[in-house]
Amino acid sequence: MNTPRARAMLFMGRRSHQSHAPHKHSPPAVANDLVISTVDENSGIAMLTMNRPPANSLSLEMNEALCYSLKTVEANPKIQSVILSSTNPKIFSAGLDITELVAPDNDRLPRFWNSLQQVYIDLYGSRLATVAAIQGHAPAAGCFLAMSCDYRVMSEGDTNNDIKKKHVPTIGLNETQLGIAAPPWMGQLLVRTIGFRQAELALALGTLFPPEQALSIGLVDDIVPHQQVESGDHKLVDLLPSQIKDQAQNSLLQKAYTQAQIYAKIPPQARVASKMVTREEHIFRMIAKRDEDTQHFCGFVTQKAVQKNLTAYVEALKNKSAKK
Ligand SMILES: CC/C=C\C/C=C\C/C=C\CC/C=C/CC(=O)SCCNC(=O)CCNC(=O)[C@H](O)C(C)(C)COP(=O)(O)OP(=O)(O)OC[C@H]1O[C@@H](n2cnc3c(N)ncnc32)[C@H](O)[C@@H]1OP(=O)(O)O
Repeated sequence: MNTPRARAMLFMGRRSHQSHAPHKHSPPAVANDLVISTVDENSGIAMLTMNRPPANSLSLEMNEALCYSLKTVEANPKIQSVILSSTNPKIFSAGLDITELVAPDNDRLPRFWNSLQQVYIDLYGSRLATVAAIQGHAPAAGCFLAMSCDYRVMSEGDTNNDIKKKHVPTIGLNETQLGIAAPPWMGQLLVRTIGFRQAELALALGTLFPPEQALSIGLVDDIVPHQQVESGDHKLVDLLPSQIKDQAQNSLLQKAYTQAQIYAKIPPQARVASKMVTREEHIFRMIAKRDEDTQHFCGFVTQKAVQKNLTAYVEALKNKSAKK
């Protein structure tokens, strides 16, 4: 598996590990709704906007849509950078769709986990430069999506004095707070991003970091104030569908676009080769343990005690939402 050809295929955007392929070449039926794809060949920049209300949580279908959309953009040789964003101004992604984990279907559960593993392989190993524009909360697998990108820009949130308008997004791997543990490859991604000791603390405590703290530990690379700019000064704005055009005129997407431009100007062969240096070993280690990881996950999640915790957590989420 870890041959030069397999490595090249992985980073040239072709799947080198076919047995778990969650999708064929035809699009998943709802891919276009779940992930809105905008492509600007002139600048070499594309944007994938997650669009699964209410929280962009990752279901089997959402994972497949993400992989499909990324592969489709990757197949366009004129595109060098992609921005990953959300239609929801307050939530980047709420992580795994917890309803996939509660009282799960025996056939669907391993397929669901495989689809998440595939997101990791495709996104972390993408030939494209990937920039996460994190406008809202990014807990657990939402943080994982961001960490799989090359660069993370986060909005400071709306620090309005009016408590009703105030919104400060957070990011982190909070799994332990749900009574579950992040899988090893996801936990290792945190170690690789923020360093051993910070990750050890954050994983054990399930810490969710507000933007300034996330910046100070290196979980995000930049933070920007929550504000509208006069007008989007890039071509991508003109191409965006109406439901996300407004968002393109905020400072977060402007910053993400600028970073995507910087990446797009680096000679792609050199950029991709340098990405392989830091990422390929991690990806191949996960692929080698993929089946074991799936069995571990299914065994862990279906334990009685874990089911009890997850059921209580989903109830609490629904009650919180109902009280609003
Ligand atoms: C020894 C072990 C070794 C190895 C282990 C092997 C395997 C590991 C096993 C398991 C690993 C599993 C890995 C899990 C990673 C995950 O991603 S778990 C998911 C974690 N996500 C969360 O905890 C986030 C939960 N959501 C929130 O905290 C808030 O919703 C959020 C802060 C994101 C936004 O808050 P707010 O704006 O106030 O919105 P609401 O809370 O009102 O939510 C709006 C509606 O969205 C629904 N919703 C929210 N999150 C989820 C979700 N993750 N899944 C499904 N649905 C979600 C919420 O219910 C509301 O819906 P409603 O309005 O009621 O219809």
